[in-house]
Amino acid sequence: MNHDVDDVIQVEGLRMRYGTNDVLHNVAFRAGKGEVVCLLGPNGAGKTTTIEILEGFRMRSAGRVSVLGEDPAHAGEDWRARLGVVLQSWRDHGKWRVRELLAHLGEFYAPYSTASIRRPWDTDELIDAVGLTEHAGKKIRMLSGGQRRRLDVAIGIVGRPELLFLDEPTAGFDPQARRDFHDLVHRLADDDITILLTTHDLDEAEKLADRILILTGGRIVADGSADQLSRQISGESEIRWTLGGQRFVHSTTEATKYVHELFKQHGDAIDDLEVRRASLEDTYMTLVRQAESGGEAVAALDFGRKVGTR
Ligand SMILES: Nc1ncnc2c1ncn2[C@@H]1O[C@H](COP(=O)(O)OP(=O)(O)OP(=O)(O)O)[C@@H](O)[C@H]1O
Repeated sequence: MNHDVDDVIQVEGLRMRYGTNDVLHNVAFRAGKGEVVCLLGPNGAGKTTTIEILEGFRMRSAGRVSVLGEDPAHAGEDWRARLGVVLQSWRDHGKWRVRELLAHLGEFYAPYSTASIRRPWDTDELIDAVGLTEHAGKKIRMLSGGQRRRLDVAIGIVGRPELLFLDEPTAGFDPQARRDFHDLVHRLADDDITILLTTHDLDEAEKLADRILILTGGRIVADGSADQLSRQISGESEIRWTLGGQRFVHSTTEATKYVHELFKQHGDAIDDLEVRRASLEDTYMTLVRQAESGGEAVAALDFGRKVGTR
């Protein structure tokens, strides 16, 4: 295993078998300090299994796993206190009030405070960070679905984790709550918290992730930034523009150079310029289909080449 001191997660040769069913085949990846890594993949790909192994909730069949420097299969409570987990909604304790519950849960982390990380998070600061200040005195059963999800996030980070697992964190959020949550994730990452999240929302993955892992059929088929993945699939960008009322389209691997030439030739006569690289959705669909069919790399996505008149 490559022992980078800043690696918070190191996984190598990870295999998982349920009975006779192999669901993870030789999975390998890493995550560095303060990195936001997004695990994408179709239903049944093995995301939950992978995350549960990293959290120490599931025993792996084979492979090497190190999380915060320890093997999750044998790590103790002091290790667990350094992790944050946001899974499903917090359904118990409906009669508890938001501030009360967070203060109570926070107490469990106090013994794990260190010189550099003061645990738990100050309750009111935490409530403010997740945008629940107005609801701090409310009973949990009185919260809306989105507010409850914010509470889930607060519960996950109350112990000031060094590594945070988020399972579909924004399911049920309205657009504003989603944006606020994305800001919060960026702030946590700025504080050097490593975040591993699963989502089926590719737009969210593109906005949040420093690195994207695509898992399908128990294998990692892609590992890189959204940009790197799109380049892996198609080196070409599509450029569209309007000139003299006519719409044009051109695909090229050198978009900047092409646009520069275009302006050099036509100057201000160029209108409605758009440059589009393959979206993460294009990339994701291509990689997953490719892996499922066991096929070779698809050279380029079909961008279409219709040229119309305005
Ligand atoms: N406890 C179990 N016993 C047997 N098979 C299991 C068990 N848990 C999961 N599996 C199987 O392992 C495979 C991977 O499941 P997993 O839940 O890890 O997928 P996932 O990527 O999280 O899917 P989703 O997006 O639907 O949540 C599936 O084929 C599933 O049926």
